[in-house]
Amino acid sequence: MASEQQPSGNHLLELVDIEAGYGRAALVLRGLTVRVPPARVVCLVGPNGAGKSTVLKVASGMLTPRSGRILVGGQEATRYTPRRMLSAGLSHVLQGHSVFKELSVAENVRLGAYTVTSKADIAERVDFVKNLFPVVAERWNSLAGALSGGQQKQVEFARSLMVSPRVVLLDEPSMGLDPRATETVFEQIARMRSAGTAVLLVEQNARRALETADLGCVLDLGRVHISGPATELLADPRLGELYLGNRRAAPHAPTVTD
Ligand SMILES: Nc1ncnc2c1ncn2[C@@H]1O[C@H](COP(=O)(O)OP(=O)(O)OP(=O)(O)O)[C@@H](O)[C@H]1O
Repeated sequence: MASEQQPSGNHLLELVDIEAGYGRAALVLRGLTVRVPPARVVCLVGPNGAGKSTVLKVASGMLTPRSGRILVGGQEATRYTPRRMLSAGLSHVLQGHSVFKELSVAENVRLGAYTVTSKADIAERVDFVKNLFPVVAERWNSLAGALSGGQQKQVEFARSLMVSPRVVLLDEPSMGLDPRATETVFEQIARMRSAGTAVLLVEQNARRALETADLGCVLDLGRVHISGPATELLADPRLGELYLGNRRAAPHAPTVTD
């Protein structure tokens, strides 16, 4: 059986034994291994500063690891630039809002296709994302700045899918959204998976993210502390109190019969 630190070959994205940090500062990721299978949602949860966003930066080529390996579709991609990672099939939706508010929804979405040269391919992808995100189709000619935060997030998702990525990296997609918009965002993530796209998701909203995800990894101090099927993590008492807001019953909690 392949060890944890060996490339497995059955995954779209593999980050194996990664060490990474910023400049001369101390390491942020300290031997982290994360794997994303085809058409699955993998969710990274953990405390502030654990290194979740840094994992996505390494995966998209924004930050070169000091050691370890990155494989995309089983191919070596460790020192790829962001442009080459995009061409290899990894699309990164950054934290916060990144739509160009003074451009139309159509212009924002088409910007995602800047590496695609075939007009026929672009037209086919436009149909695909309009079908996947009804709001994008309905507001196609509106100024992006006139859309709500949740609607703008869907424009970002649509833009990220214009290159037909194999894996979409989503950094805190529900940040700053109200509960209803948050719910829509998680529904759209599930729809991306149904359409065949794998997702590596970083979320503060750990419970809702794990409810959507197939697999989860709990990061702590730059390593994967606990990992497994998302349903198992949701039931894991080690996560309950820390990340999921579960309360442990008081030892002598009064009952109705008391
Ligand atoms: N551009 C940067 N330059 C220097 N240090 C950074 C940079 N970005 C992040 N860090 C540091 O790396 C560590 C991990 O940050 P990261 O954003 O990956 O954590 P996170 O788990 O995503 O946290 P949060 O949940 O708060 O977003 C933190 O100590 C942070 O200060």
